Amino acid sequence: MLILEAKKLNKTYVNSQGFRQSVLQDIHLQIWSGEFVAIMGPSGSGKSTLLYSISGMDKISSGSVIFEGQEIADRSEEELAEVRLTKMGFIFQQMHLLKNLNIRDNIILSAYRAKKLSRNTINKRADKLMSRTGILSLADRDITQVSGGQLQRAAICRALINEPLMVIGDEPTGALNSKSAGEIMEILNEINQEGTTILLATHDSKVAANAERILYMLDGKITAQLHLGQYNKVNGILKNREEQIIAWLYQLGF
Ligand SMILES: Nc1ncnc2c1ncn2[C@@H]1O[C@H](COP(=O)(O)OP(=O)(O)OP(=O)(O)O)[C@@H](O)[C@H]1O
Repeated sequence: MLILEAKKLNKTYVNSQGFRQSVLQDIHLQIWSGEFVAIMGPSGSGKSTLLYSISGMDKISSGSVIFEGQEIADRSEEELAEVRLTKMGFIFQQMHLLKNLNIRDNIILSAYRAKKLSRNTINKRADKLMSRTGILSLADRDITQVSGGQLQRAAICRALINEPLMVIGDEPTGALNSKSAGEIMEILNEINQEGTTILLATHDSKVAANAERILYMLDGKITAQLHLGQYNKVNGILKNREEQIIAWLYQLGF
């Protein structure tokens, strides 16, 4: 089943001098429920804009984005906010954690806003996520008292607290060293195996090696894709997949 489909998606920015810059051009994208897809491509090719556009955070200039069978543009702002809160989990470059809340409260806030679970269930879920990502002992710390990597783990917990259907990430391991990045990717792999769809933009072929399909963006278009098949921790060797990606990117001139 398709969870997300973009058809003829275009996004144009107009700068202060009135110049138009076409950032996404006739994008066709299909993401199947349960898939793990990575988007790669040069800086400025439109990866982040695509993620913002398909989640309805950025208005598209033309075309269509369908999430769970319904056109994003047909939803009201409130409906869209509800979809983003309960069905999508975001791990973005600007993590937008709130400065006046501690780590735990940042993580549980969106679960309270969703009003679907009891306080007890939310706290248990948050504890489990923090424990899984290794930040449980930091739960009561202010967000100014932890490292960038720990903050990123908190952002990941926050993205997962409402058990979204789909996790959308923009360089989700960007602030982490390679060991921590590997641990986060293991968690994302686990939730993917539990059925959560994952779509990530990344420059890191180690991160992309976890995905079953990789899309290449260039100048606002998806110009190539690589099918790696699902990564199976037992049989799969991440290093081989990473080498396959590096060779593919090299062929593409990246
Ligand atoms: N709000 C904006 N107004 C005008 N132009 C923008 C805006 N946001 C992004 N752009 C432009 O759109 C293009 C695509 O940017 P985008 O951030 O999507 O690229 P990216 O592939 O995610 O890059 P990176 O890998 O560096 O994060 C760039 O040329 C950028 O300058």
